[in-house]
Amino acid sequence: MTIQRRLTRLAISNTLLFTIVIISAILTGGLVIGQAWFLSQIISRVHLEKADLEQVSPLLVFLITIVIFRAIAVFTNEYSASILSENIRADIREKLTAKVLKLGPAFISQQQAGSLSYTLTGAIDTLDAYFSQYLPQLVIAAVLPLGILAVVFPIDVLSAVILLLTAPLIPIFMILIGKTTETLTHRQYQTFSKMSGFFLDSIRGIAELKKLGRIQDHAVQLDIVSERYRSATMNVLRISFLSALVLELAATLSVAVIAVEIGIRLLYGQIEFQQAFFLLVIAPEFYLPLRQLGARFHASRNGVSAARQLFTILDEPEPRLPAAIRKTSSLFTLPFDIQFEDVSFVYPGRDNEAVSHVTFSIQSGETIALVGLNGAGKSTLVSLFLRFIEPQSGRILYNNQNIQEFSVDQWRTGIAWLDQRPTLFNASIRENLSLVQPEADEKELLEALRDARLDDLILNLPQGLDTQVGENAFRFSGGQAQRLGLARAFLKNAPILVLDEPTSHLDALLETDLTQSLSKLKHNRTCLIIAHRLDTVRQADRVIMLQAGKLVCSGKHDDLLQSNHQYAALFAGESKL
Ligand SMILES: Nc1ncnc2c1ncn2[C@@H]1O[C@H](COP(=O)(O)OP(=O)(O)OP(=O)(O)O)[C@@H](O)[C@H]1O
Repeated sequence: MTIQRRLTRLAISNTLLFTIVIISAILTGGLVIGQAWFLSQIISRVHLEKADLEQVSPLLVFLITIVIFRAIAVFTNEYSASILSENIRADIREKLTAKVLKLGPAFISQQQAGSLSYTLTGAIDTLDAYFSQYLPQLVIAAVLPLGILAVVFPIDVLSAVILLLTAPLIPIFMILIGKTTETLTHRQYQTFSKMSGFFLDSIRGIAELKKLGRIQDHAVQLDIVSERYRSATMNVLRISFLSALVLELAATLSVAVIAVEIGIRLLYGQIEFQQAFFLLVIAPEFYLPLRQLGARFHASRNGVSAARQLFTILDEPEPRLPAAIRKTSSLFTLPFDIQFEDVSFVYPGRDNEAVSHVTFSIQSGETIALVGLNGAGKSTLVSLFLRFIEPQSGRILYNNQNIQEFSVDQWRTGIAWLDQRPTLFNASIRENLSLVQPEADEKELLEALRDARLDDLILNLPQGLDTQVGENAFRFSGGQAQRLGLARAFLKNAPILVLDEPTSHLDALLETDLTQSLSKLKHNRTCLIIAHRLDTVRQADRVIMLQAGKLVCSGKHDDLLQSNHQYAALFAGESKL
């Protein structure tokens, strides 16, 4: 289905509003004809029959009534179209957000952050011109000229034939120019989207760029990206002005042909004055909706380009849902055992398996350390465990039951996940903590902060737990943010801990501090850790080494050092992985 058809279907699904838009558009058209008719009647009476005000006053009343009704119809049309547009955009925004949340981190990590955030916010608003301007105008352009033709034919066949022959000129030019517009606006949309991404990356990486002394080079890059967008916009504007000129010219010439034809016939007495006047008034009204359609067509193209991107996300296949969801409240009762059985996963668009035929087990209470070089597949394995993605082959079993038989939410309630750099939202510390345990009371929050060794810092802040974290946690150092993540994990108090060990942000003192908190968190829990520190690997009950997605070896660190040369090579001279 074409994008336009999908957009139109969205409009039609708002049946009531769409019907009001159409009816008010048709009414506007009908009233335009009536207005021209009464106007020509009045002028003709006054001009030819020398009628006075009293004689034409009934006609004047009709004319004024029509003008008032026309204003009401135009207002209703525009107002209902803008509500229609608002409803559709809100609906798309809701669906899109739900979809992105369903697709999860695996999908988001493949997208450029700035571009995705523009798609979810600004891009949706560019659809406004399509729904509130172009679509209603399309209805008017389809209805009004036909209505005028139907009225003009019985009055004057020659003028009707000229209208009929010249009318297609405008849509033909529109289609010809429209094809180029489509490509250009899509290019403009893409450059804008890339520019948004580039700007977001630049703002995020500004400290890094300064440290590396690359600000100047980056500023040049910014110039290039902005220039590309400027040039793409100029191309769109050029074609849009050219189109306006051509359509205006076609309409003006067509009206001129009718005016000359009518003028000559009036001169030779072949047509009545009132008819001639009516035709002269109605002719520009015949072309006006088509001309306006051309202008609104250009205004709507950005939205159509955005829609292409929006529909691509909405059509993205969702992670496979379990066939049957078994409701078990007793998930993760001790002891349990989790098995990865020949699990493989390939990211969309990739040839190589990120995780390839991996088999291993986790017993409750065990600490497993995952090790391997960059790109070995550690994070993918963790994503599979957390069910951000589902295996394309193989199974993950919990006490011999495929975990797909449990709902994702049910599965995750038993797992606390601690990322390298926990995401903190632009809200208060209390709200950031309560995310994992909404019903937690003040005492539990403070206890979690104490376990994460953050209580001193936070309780000394003037607003305590109600202190705002700030956008992107800018008010917190990397280490503090990690400890807030830890506090969340303590608060969740889940039997399984999945941890991507921090590799940065830490000075020696903080590292010791954090390690102590982490040890407390790991105590009595089943842990799956992407390990970056030798101590963690040494202390783990079992180490699993991955290489190019495959499990190379598993066992105790000291044994593997002796028995596996790939493992020994990974650790040769390393204190951090
Ligand atoms: N979202 C993604 N889309 C496409 N390919 C991906 C994605 N995430 C990871 N990959 C690829 O999958 C493979 C495994 O990556 P993964 O991130 O699991 O490795 P890793 O061992 O965690 O690496 P690191 O230590 O650098 O975090 C790599 O080849 C990587 O390029």
